[in-house]
Formats: sequence, C-alpha cells, structure tokens
Amino acid sequence: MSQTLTLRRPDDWHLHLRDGAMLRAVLPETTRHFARAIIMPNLVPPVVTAADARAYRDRILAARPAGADFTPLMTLYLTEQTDPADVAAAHASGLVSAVKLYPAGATTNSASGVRDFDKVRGVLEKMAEIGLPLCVHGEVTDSEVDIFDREAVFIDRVLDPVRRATPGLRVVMEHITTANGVEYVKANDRDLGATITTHHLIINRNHILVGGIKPHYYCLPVAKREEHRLALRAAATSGDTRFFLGTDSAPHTDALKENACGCAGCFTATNTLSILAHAFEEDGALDRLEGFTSLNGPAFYGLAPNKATLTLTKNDTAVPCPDKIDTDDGPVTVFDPGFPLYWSVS
Ligand SMILES: NC(=O)N[C@@H](CC(=O)O)C(=O)O
Ligand SMILES: [Zn+2]
Ligand SMILES: [Zn+2]
Repeated sequence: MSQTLTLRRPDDWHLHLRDGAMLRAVLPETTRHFARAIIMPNLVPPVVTAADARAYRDRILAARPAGADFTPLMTLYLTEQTDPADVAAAHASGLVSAVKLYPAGATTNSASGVRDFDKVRGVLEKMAEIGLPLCVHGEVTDSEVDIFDREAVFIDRVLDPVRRATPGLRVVMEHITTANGVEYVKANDRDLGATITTHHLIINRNHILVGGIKPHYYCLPVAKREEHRLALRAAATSGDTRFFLGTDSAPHTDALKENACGCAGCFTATNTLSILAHAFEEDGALDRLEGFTSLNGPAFYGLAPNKATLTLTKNDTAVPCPDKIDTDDGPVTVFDPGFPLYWSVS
C-alpha cells in the first residue's frame, strides 16, 4: 500500500501573485493546494495604501478559479510617506495582515522602498502598538557589500537596531538564506519569526553557477553556500515554531529570466508540496512537515490553522510535473528541484 500523509491544509506566508494576465495564470497553481497566502505588494505601482490593498484584493478574488477556497492576506508596501493612521485603519478593518519593508533597491520593484529608517519610525511604532507584523526583505543595498553577505550585514546594521528601537514590533524575516538568519531568530523571542522558501531548502549557489548559468535558480536573496542551505534545512525540519513556509513563488516570464539582465525569482507554487515532502522525508522529519506548512505560520499571525486537510501520497514511480505554465504574457518555468518527485497531492 502506498504511503500517505495527511496535513491541515497549508498556507503560504510569502507569495507573489502579480496582476492581470500573470495573476490569472499563477493563482490556480496556489489555490489548488493552499488555503491562504500573504500577498506581496511589490506591483508596479506598489500596493501602498489601504485603498490600493482593497482594490488588489478584489482583483485577486475575481481571478480565483470557480469553487476555490482561498483567502488572500493582504500587505501594504512601506514607503517613507506611509501614513500610520492609514495603516492602523487598514489593520482595524481586517484588510491587511502585515506591512512589507523593502530596503530601496534590494529586489524586484523595490524602488519605492525605504532609504531612511528614521522616516518610518512613526509607522513602526504604531505597528508595535497594534500588533501588526512587519515582513522584511532583509538585505542591505550598499554597493560595497558583497551580494552573498547582504543578509548577514542587514541583520547587524539594520534589523537589530530597528527592533531595539521599536520594542514590541513583531517581525517576520522573509526568505532567510543564511545560518546567520537562523541563529538570529533562535536567539530572540516570540516577536520574531522567519519564512523559509522551498527553493532555498534545495539549492545552493553552485546550482546557479556551476556548469553554466541557470537563470531559473536566480532569486533574491541569492542562494548561499551549502552550509547555509543545511542550516535552513535543519531549522525548517526542527519543529521550532518560529520557522514557517513562505514559498516566495515569484513568477517572471522566460523572456525576462533568460535575459542578459535576468529577473530574480523562482516559481515554485506548482510543485512546492511535492518538493517539501521529499525534503522532509529525506531528513527523517515527515512528522514535522505539517508544523512547517500549516501550523507555525497561523500561530505567528494569530490565526487558527485551516480546518480542511490535504493528503500527500508517495507514488512508486516519479510523478509528472509541467516544465512551464502558460500565461498570456508568455511561458513561466516551474522550479526544477533537480531530482524526481514521488510525492503528489491526492
Ligand atoms: N525573491 C525574488 O527573487 N523576487 C521577488 C522579490 C522578492 O521577494 O525579493 C519578485 O517579486 O520577483
Ligand atoms: Zn524579498
Ligand atoms: Zn518575495
């Protein structure tokens, strides 16, 4: 008899859905498996105000496949002009679940992000007061800092000072990629959590660069050395409730990825659960998969876990996965873990 694993339905605590044709194409890839997702606000133009978030939520709801049981959890893109009162009202009405901090220039569509942290002090203090989490893209952008060091330097130079200056601020370190990130979370209290992506549990920087450059493995923060990947694997499979899944599934068309200046982002919505089951099984931690995908995130955000369940089945033969999904903007390549997958969602 084939092995099965039943979990509370997972949530994705860091997801890019984009807009328009891309939104319509990628949304079913998420709603098939996930009940909720924290929706990243880095559209062009970004989702800055409560009114922007309400309009974007309505576009997402309108694009949901018929019968899909999926709730988008909206975020606001923090700018130096963000009004603390607008944020507080958006939170009070239940419209937004978090505010997203992009250091200006750190990643895709981050030009409107924060340069001077003094200018957002009032918003952060308001968020601490009302218990609204700050999701952080944790990389410095200074040109003299090596791209592989940008997360560790951010923790020391920006994150730790901001947290000390704003007691009670709840922070999610998004898509951590280093042992330094893991250690920083572990050394702190319940006000700090971290999301870990699917792809950072699978690839290290060699996968991007050895034997020819692999644009579909390029994302930000860029994958680091193997020792860091192993630290992420250990954290994700440890059962420590401060670590939870945020796929950072970030679609870009092949034309924009396979390019002289390729975009950053891995598209993992389609096969994330098969890959995670494989990885957790490999590490003897299948019994901890549900915590990572379905329990720890809701606990951090103060939400109940989903009532519905999802069952994974381990097949005797490898399960097919599409190489690409089609969109009206062009094809989007699905993340290739580099090994056959046997787990499928029943
Ligand atoms: N992760 C990525 O490489 N890209 C994300 C932005 C982000 O999450 O930093 C995107 O929006 O494409
Ligand atoms: Zn990011
Ligand atoms: Zn992201």
